[in-house]
Order: sequence, then structure tokens, then C-alpha cells
Amino acid sequence: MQGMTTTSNATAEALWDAPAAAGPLNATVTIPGSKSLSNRYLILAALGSKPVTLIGLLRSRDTELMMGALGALGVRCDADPATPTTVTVTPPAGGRFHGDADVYCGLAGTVMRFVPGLALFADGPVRFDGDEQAYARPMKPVLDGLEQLGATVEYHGEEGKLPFTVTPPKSAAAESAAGSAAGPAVVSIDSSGSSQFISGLLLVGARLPHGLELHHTGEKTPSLPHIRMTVADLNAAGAHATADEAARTWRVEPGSVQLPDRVVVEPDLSNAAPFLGAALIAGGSVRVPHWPETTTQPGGLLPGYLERMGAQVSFPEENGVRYCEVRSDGHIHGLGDFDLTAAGEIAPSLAAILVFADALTNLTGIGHLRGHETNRLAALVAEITRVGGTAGELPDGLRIEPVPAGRLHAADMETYADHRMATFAAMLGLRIPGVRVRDVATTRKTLPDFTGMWATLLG
Ligand SMILES: O=C(O)C1=C[C@@H](OP(=O)(O)O)[C@@H](O)[C@H](O)C1
Ligand SMILES: C=C(OP(=O)(O)O)C(=O)O
Repeated sequence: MQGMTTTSNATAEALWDAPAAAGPLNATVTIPGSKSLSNRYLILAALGSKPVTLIGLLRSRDTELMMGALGALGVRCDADPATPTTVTVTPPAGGRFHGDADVYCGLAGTVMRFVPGLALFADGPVRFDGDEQAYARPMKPVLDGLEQLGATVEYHGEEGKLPFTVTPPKSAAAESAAGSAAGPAVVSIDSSGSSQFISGLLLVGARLPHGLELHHTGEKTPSLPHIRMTVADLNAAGAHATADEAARTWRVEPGSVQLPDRVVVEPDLSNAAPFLGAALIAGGSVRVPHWPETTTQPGGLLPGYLERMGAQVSFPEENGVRYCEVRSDGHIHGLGDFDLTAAGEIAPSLAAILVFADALTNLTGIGHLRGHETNRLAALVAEITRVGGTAGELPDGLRIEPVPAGRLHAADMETYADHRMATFAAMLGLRIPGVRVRDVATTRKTLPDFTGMWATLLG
């Protein structure tokens, strides 16, 4: 698994010519499984007591890292040789995870924030490491939460960051720290830096002897849809999880966790954003099949956002398949003040579209993007400026100002090991001839065949 992190200089330095659109698009692009659902289902399957088959699982760096992590803890993940997106997960005998294990997180937030909770149920310490760039990502609230549950956390570098070791509680300590017959274990953390801190603790809540009551002490809750996704997935696995969002409190009753024998993973709706957004930048129409009627993914908000920017969105059904179809004449409306707290992960894709808009946009509620794969607010400002656009950081977001089309020009774009900065740059290249993208292979985090899919988009 660690081999996946070594990028040869040749690859890192390679520049990919982002194709400009020759005319309006007319494409149908199939999007692989959701990263967020894939990695939640893998964790929940690992917490069960019998095998679960996941269908349409995303196979990308982030899910390989998750399967590698689970493997280190004694969970088997067997891919169907004929259909690698079908993976059967077999939990360890007796539900006890292997300790004295090494988990490599790469740059994957879902691995570094969701797997440490499993260490509570391991039979020895679990060491966590990741890409050097991951050392900058905030980790402390979820690890403080595990300490409140009786685990010991030892930091090997900067406190509150990777790398670290989680040692599970001795059983007596676990009993007292993890609640009592009178009530659940109560944990308080500030999750304003990432929704994943809350999700990571909730995912293991049912396995605690008396369940979990989790309080978020911060003022803001980023990406609430991802927390709702965690609650919904827990309940789909037979747990009883509830939320009082106004009180910033979540509860999980003690009990077993068992996903159904077969679970189908939805396409990644956030990863649909560069493709559907391309219809606005280049004009024409783009369709994504298997668009769910209802979803817990924040990407479900995307069609509405694109409509606000001037696109026509419809959901035609053909032969039992539901599509999201986005059409545009290429005229893009700025959004003014626009609160993106709920769906920060699609900010880079929205930003690429808004570079070509007719009016100003202030994307707000996304200050925590400074702790994503890279400091995305700084990266977006730098790269928009690099092509001649005008953008600036806000205390909690990003300001994108309209510029005359003639001011935008070719450039070699940096991607900062961030998949969404690479897809952002490709989107700009649709309307700005001569854009080249450094290390486009970084898209393998969630979209290993991005360049092939982009070729399909452009026909
Ligand atoms: O739980 C999840 O699957 C995710 C939660 C969000 O994290 P933040 O709350 O840190 O933005 C999102 O940005 C990330 O891509 C995936
Ligand atoms: C923030 C993201 O990823 P991660 O799951 O690594 O936090 C993302 O994919 O936009």
C-alpha cells in the first residue's frame, strides 16, 4: 500500500494538456462509486459478524487505503476477480481487530478519521501514518474523543497530527470511561474543523458497551450531510443512531452492527461535479446515469447549485436508468453570497465554473477547506490568479470576481497532490486553451481513470 505513495519525479513533474472544448458538449459519463459511502460501508461491514458484499464499490487510492487498513486489522476484503468493484468484506473472528498493526492513511480523511475508532476494539496498539502532506491535516478532536473513551494516544510528531499510535483501553478502564449501565459514554469534541471527527466516533458508537452520546462544542458544523450519511448508514446496519442537530448532539444505542448481505454503492455525486459543470463551461449537455432519486450525499445538492448558475437540469429516465442531465448555453451567473457549509468538498468544481461567471460570488462557510488535502482556499486563489482570473480568500471562504474573457490565459497549473485541484484545472482548460495540469495522476485518490473519463466527456 505504501508503494502507492511514491510518485516518481517523472510522474510528479508530468504536465497533462487539458483539452479545450471544440464546441458544445454532448456526452454521457458514468461516475464510479461514492468515496464517502464506499469507505463507510467498508467500516460498517468490518464491524459486523458475517460477510457483506459491496457492489459498485469505488476502487481508487482512498478505498485501497481503507481496505489496506482493514486488512492490517484482520478484516478480509476479497474483490470479485471478474468485477473488481464487487468486494466481499469478512470481519475478524469474534469481532476483535488485530493489534500491533500498522495503518497507512495516505492523504485520505476517511481513513485517518474513521479507522482510529476501530482501534478501541483491537487486541493491541495500532500505529497510524500517512503521506507527509497528511501531517498537516487536523486529527486531534477525533483522537481526543477516543481518549475520552479510555484509549491512549501517543503522537510521534506534532501533537494532534499524524503519525500517532492508539492503544485500546484495558477492559476495566474501558468499562468506566465508556459509560455505565446508567447511561452511555459521553464525549465532547469541537468538530468545526471537519465533520469527519463526528462521523468517525459515531461509526463505532454501537460497539461501545453502553452506546455513545456525542456533543459537538463548536459553533459551526461543516458538511452536515456527511454526518447525516453516517447516521443513516448506521441505521441501515441495524444500529439505532439519532441526531439533535440544534443541540449539536448525536446518540448511538449499544447493539450489533450488521449491514445487509449485499449493499449497492451509489455513484459519487461530488465527483460528478467536474463533468456536469463542464456543460456550463463548454456549453451543451452532459448526462450522468444512475443518479439516485434520494441520497445522503452532499453532491445531491449539485443540480440545484448548477441551476442557480443558469443551467437547465432534468432527470430523464430511460430503460429504468435515471439520469441527471445538465444543459447550458455557456452563460454562467455569479451566485453573490453563497453559503456552501453543507457541501464544501465541491467548492473547487464550483469555483472553476464561477471563474467564467457574469457576476461576483462569495463562497462562504468553507474556512475548514484550509485543512483539506491542501489549503484549498489558498490553492484556488493561486490557481485562479495564475490563469488571469481574480479571486481572494475570505475569513471563511473564497471570493471570485468576474473578469473579461480576454484576460484569461494559458498556464501550467499546480495541483498540490489534491485530486479536486486537478479536476478544477481540467475544467478551466475547457475554455482556456493551453492549460496544462501538473500531476493529473493525483486524481487517483477518487477517480483513477479521470483522463479517460474526460476524453469521453469531450467525445
Ligand atoms: O465524511 C466524509 O466522507 C467526508 C466529509 C467531508 O469532510 P469535511 O467535513 O472535513 O469537509 C468531505 O469534505 C470529505 O470529502 C468526505
Ligand atoms: C476533503 C476531501 O477528502 P478527504 O476524505 O480526504 O477529507 C475531498 O475529497 O474533497
